[in-house]
Amino acid sequence: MPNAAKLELLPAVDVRDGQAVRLVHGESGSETSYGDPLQAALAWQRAGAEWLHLVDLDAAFGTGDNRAQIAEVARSMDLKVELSGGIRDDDTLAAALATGCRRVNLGTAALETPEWVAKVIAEHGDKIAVGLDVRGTTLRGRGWTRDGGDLYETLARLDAEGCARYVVTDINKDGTLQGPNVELLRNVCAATDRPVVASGGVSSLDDLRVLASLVPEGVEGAIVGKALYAKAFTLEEALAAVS
Ligand SMILES: O=C(O)c1ccccc1NCC(=O)[C@H](O)[C@H](O)COP(=O)(O)O
Repeated sequence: MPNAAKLELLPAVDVRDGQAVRLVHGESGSETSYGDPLQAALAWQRAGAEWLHLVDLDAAFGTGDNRAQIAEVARSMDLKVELSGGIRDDDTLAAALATGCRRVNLGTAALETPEWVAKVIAEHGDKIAVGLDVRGTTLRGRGWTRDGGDLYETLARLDAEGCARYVVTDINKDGTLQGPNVELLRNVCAATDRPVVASGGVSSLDDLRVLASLVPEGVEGAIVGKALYAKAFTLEEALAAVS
């Protein structure tokens, strides 16, 4: 019998002003710094990660970018990279894809330039994921600072346009170590037949086991940031917990 699909884990490296950081609720100014992003990414790779979730926070917030450094990290990895932050037009998409990343995550663009997003979904297929970053059921764009419409209306539109996958973040949970929003994830999975990557709030191996139990409902993966940097558990332990 084939093995049941296991939850994919994506350790996060969020880059602000050249440093690997974690924010609380994604708020600019709430950074805790964890040093060199390349060293952080290499540490997750050595620990057995198959994926890396790599975010340019300055590009997301519109406070500059870390494009050269992000490209260096992505190119140095043997694992699969999901790239996020400030990818909003042909130029930023081309630069992101040129790093050799496996897929990119579009956020603000899906809210503000839906025609462009429909076009690039048609062109690039599953290299494009859309980040659905929400407070309640209201989407947030521009580094999570501006309201961007209703979650389920946007999801229905993106489904119709052929979006391959969603990265779903409850901003109220992000960076807080309070556990993922399981109800939100189940509701999104019920509303779409596309895979969902859960993001924000993972605090323990039990949280990961709960997310792994949602694989049959459509949760494909889990992004883990703060818990790894705060050493709540090791990546090796996390990978063993969901294997
Ligand atoms: O991904 C983005 O574009 C982004 C934009 C603005 C603020 C934060 C953003 N991403 C944060 C992440 O992807 C986190 O790494 C991830 O949600 C992990 O959260 P946690 O495990 O709670 O630290």
